Amino acid sequence: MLKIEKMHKTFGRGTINEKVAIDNLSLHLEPGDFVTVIGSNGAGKSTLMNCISGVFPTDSGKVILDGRDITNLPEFKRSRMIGRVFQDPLKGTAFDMTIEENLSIAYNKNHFHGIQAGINKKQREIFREKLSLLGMGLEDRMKQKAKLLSGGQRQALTLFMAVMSNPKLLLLDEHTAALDPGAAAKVLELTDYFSKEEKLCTMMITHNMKAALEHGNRTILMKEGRIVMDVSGEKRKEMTVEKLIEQFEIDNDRMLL
Ligand SMILES: Nc1ncnc2c1ncn2[C@@H]1O[C@H](COP(=O)(O)OP(=O)(O)OP(=O)(O)O)[C@@H](O)[C@H]1O
Repeated sequence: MLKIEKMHKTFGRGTINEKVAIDNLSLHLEPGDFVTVIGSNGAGKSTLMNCISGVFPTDSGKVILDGRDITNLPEFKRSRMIGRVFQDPLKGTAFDMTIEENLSIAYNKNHFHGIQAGINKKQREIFREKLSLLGMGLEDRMKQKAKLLSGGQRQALTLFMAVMSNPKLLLLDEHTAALDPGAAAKVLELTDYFSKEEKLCTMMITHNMKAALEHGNRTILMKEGRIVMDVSGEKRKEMTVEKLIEQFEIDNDRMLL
């Protein structure tokens, strides 16, 4: 589903701040793969997602999504195929719009071309039914503004909106890091549910190494812009947080055990 071929990204080339953030990185993801991405601060995790989603151009290499070469496609066009959820719960929703208006934006993104006026009865029913899957009672609050939701509820809604637009790839950049433990667990549970139910190709950056090994079907560890570990199947089942620290000398104040 996603093929990254020999991606390279250097910031500040030719200056004293020159930094190789992605170093000749290749990665292939199958449809339905849910890959967790770990690594110390500055390892290149967010840059990788930024280069996949077109926030930054790459110096060289290719990004192929579902058979289409998107390397030179602008970010706004890639966003039709790539859903992204960030750490900050305030980023993903329009705070002064209602829950159903927010959902309508996500829904219309891939169901219609052009602007749709209002929300019709059928759409409202779809939103209601789908929102009930979150188990947060949001289906009874559809006319409330998003700003009234808690951080966890907003992040669940953001995740849901990202999935609703039917992306080929879902990028989660520490999307539970700013939530309290209960809300983080709930959003992770929903992440598992959506990736399985929708057979979504998913990449999730996390500083929680335990969560990285427990969620998804594959874990990659980045160091200095390269993938230094890529485990799945039996190898992954045998991997523990202790082994990770021992084998890969992970030093990171933010890394959670
Ligand atoms: N826009 C930018 N301009 C200059 N340098 C950048 C930019 N974005 C990232 N970098 C640098 O590229 C390197 C990789 O950064 P990146 O944010 O991808 O790391 P990360 O693994 O996501 O780290 P963290 O876990 O701290 O978020 C770092 O040295 C960072 O300072």
